[in-house]
Amino acid sequence: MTNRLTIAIQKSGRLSKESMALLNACGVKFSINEARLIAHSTSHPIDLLRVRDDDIPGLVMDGVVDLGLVGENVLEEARLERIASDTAAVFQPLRALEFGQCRLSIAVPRELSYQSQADLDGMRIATTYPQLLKRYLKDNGINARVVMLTGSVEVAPRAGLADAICDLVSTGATLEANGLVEKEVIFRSQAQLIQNSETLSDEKQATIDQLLPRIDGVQMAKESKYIMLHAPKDKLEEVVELLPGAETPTILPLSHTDKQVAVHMVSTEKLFWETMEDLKAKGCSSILVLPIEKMMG
Ligand SMILES: Nc1ncnc2c1ncn2[C@@H]1O[C@H](COP(=O)(O)OP(=O)(O)OP(=O)(O)O)[C@@H](O)[C@H]1O
Ligand SMILES: O=P(O)(O)OC[C@H]1O[C@H](OP(=O)(O)OP(=O)(O)O)[C@H](O)[C@@H]1O
Ligand SMILES: [Mg+2]
Repeated sequence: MTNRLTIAIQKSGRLSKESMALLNACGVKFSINEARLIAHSTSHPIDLLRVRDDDIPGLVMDGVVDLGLVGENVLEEARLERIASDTAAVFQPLRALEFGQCRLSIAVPRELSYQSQADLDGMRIATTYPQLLKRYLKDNGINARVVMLTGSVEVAPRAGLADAICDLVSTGATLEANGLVEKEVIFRSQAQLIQNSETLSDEKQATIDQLLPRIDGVQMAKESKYIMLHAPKDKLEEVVELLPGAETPTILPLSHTDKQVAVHMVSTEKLFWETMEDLKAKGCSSILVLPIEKMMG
């Protein structure tokens, strides 16, 4: 058995670019041949398996790969599907990742009058996520028919295949373009890193132990900014208070004046233009907000 860690990621789709970008940012390098299913890392004992996202939960749960990077919607659907068919459905969630954010929602044609959930009673609802939809219907005591479609769910009402749909929504542009209106959000999702539930070899575990803090570092850095500014000495406390999620600032003297000091700090939250304007109003100048590439505690 090889001691190279295997990770399944989506070959081509909404999660592919960011999955690769995350691994790259962690220093894991690959040379991808688009035609190949497997890609070997040139920097780490890691092999990538590039597959359809629907296959990722099963590959991890069955131990075909060690880790998988997949949307929680696909993961939960697969877990419920396996439970329904008495198949083992265990895995270890490792990290929620900050991409692939979307929601699974029920939408109805614009012209349909819809007051409440109860209006779904008796409807045919088209979806690619029958398990998640059935769970929602059961939990809410709704008696509707689930129509399973593997793609183009948004055209089902127009095609006369269903009265409503249950599909992924992000900006809402797809619904809008198809004359549909979002009515009920039934599941919120983002990408997740998951691991097979069996204990791994020491070598593979060591690779994961190196990878996880790097993922945390990349995710933390994404949110964080390095802020530099000149602040009036007598307003220092108020200035620091304005900065969101700021850790202890570094205060440095300025050579040309003793009325102002330089303030350097890492802010772990987004800094809005409004805050910059408030800082300026307090007498701050030379305000710089810089992105941070990597972080380690
Ligand atoms: N509009 C969106 N915005 C953000 N994330 C999304 C969006 N649509 C889907 N996702 C997330 O990305 C995952 C993959 O979406 P994609 O549309 O690429 O899937 P697919 O067509 O099923 O791909 P595959 O060919 O791999 O089966 C979804 O399961 C979901 O977690
Ligand atoms: O609310 P929106 O921002 O419009 O996003 C929602 C759409 O995005 C996804 O499809 P995708 O574009 O990935 O294409 P596919 O499902 O047809 O592959 C999803 O299946 C929806 O159709
Ligand atoms: Mg898919």
